[in-house]
Order: sequence, then structure tokens, then C-alpha cells
Amino acid sequence: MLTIIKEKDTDLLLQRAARHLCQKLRDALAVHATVNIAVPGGRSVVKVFDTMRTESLDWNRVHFFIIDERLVPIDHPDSNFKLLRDHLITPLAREGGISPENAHPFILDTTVPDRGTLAYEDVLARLGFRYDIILLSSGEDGHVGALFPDHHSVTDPHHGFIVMDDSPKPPPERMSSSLSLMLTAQTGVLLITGEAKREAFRKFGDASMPVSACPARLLTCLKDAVVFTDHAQE
Ligand SMILES: O=C(O)[C@H](O)[C@@H](O)[C@H](O)[C@H](O)COP(=O)(O)O
Repeated sequence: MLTIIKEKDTDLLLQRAARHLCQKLRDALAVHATVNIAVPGGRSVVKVFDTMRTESLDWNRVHFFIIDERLVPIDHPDSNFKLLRDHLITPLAREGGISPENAHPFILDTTVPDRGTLAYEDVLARLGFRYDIILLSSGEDGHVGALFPDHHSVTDPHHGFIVMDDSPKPPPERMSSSLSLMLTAQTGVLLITGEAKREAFRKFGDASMPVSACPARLLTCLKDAVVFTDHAQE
């Protein structure tokens, strides 16, 4: 089921998204021993992390994966893992809320053609090779993770992590969860915030638009999906 939650105040909206995600984590922890959540980078996600870290739940049973990454080391300012670590994992770990090992980074390996994605697949395989929950934040063009509209990334049949050196949005070198891996999640949360995403929100709401033309629409394929937006309904 898809629900759209609208709130004009973006900060309030992102706080609501964070609390919703934490409730979904609690619900999943009630039926699973451990839960896998995959998260992206971006400005909106940082605000979600900042609220999530104030929520109380059994964080030690939650495993974090990075849904997409720029091909940079984990301490690089452009690293999505660094955002997760700095804004959520380290503050939680400081209070003993989570073991830092529960946050699984994609480790770039420039010596192999797969760039380290096979090793990252091994880590996910040890935890069931599935996501339970995904957090996505739409780009201006409707991309999510590093699945871009009308680009080979979104139609790649690989089930796992993919790499590219021709991302339409710079930097060109990125890795992403493939579409089929994202679709292993039962639960999805999508953020569409800011004036620059007006066209993305319109495309998201267009039922005739295939996922290949608007990757954010992959959310409509999940069992339990919520969009958080500061846009008025078109
Ligand atoms: O890797 C990137 O180029 C960005 O991180 C990008 O994919 C971002 O996640 C979305 O564009 C949403 O970004 P905001 O939440 O910052 O609007």
C-alpha cells in the first residue's frame, strides 16, 4: 500500500519520516531477530538521521547498508557511509546504543573490476541477502540510489550491487543496489523535498510512467510504502 504524507514545513516532515522509519524498525524487530535497513546519502537524509538517533529501539539488532555510494574511500567527504556514521551510528554508539559493526560500509577496492561490490554482496549474504526496509531520497530527475532514468543502471538485471562509470549526475563513478535488490524490501520510505524536485514529484504521481523512466516509482512496487513530501498535490 502506498501512502503520501504531505507537510509544508520540511524540517517537521523529515522528523515525521524519521519517527515513521523507527516505528517500522520496531515492527520488523518484533518478527525478525535482526533487521536490514539500506540508506542513501543526501541533505534530507542527514536530517532524518539526526532525529532517528534520538529514538529508543533495540539498535543492536539493526544492520545498516549503504544503498548507493560514490566510488570514494569511507572517510572521503563525499562518502554516504560517512554521513551515516557521523550523524547516526557514532552518536548512538557513544551512548552504547549500537555496535559500530552494525553499520556495513561499501569498501572501494580499485584493484578489482567489480570495485568491491562482490565483497559487499558477501556481507549482505551473511545477513540474508535482503533488505527489510529501504530509505530513498529522490533526485531532481527522479533518480533514487544510483538508479537513473532511462539509463542502464535502472534496467541492469544483476541481483546485488552494480557499478558504473557514466552516472548522468556527477561524479560519474558510483555503485548502487540494483533494482531487484531494492525490491527485496517489504517497507520503503521515499523523501521528495524541495522546489527542485517538483518535476520528480509529478513524474512519481504519473501512473503511466515506468520505473525505468522514473526510478523513484519503484516504491509503488513495495508492500508497504510511504512518500514524505513538502509538495502540494499536483
Ligand atoms: O549522490 C548524489 O549525488 C546525491 O546524494 C543524490 O543521489 C541525493 O541522494 C538525491 O539527489 C537526493 O538528495 P537530497 O536529499 O540532498 O535532496
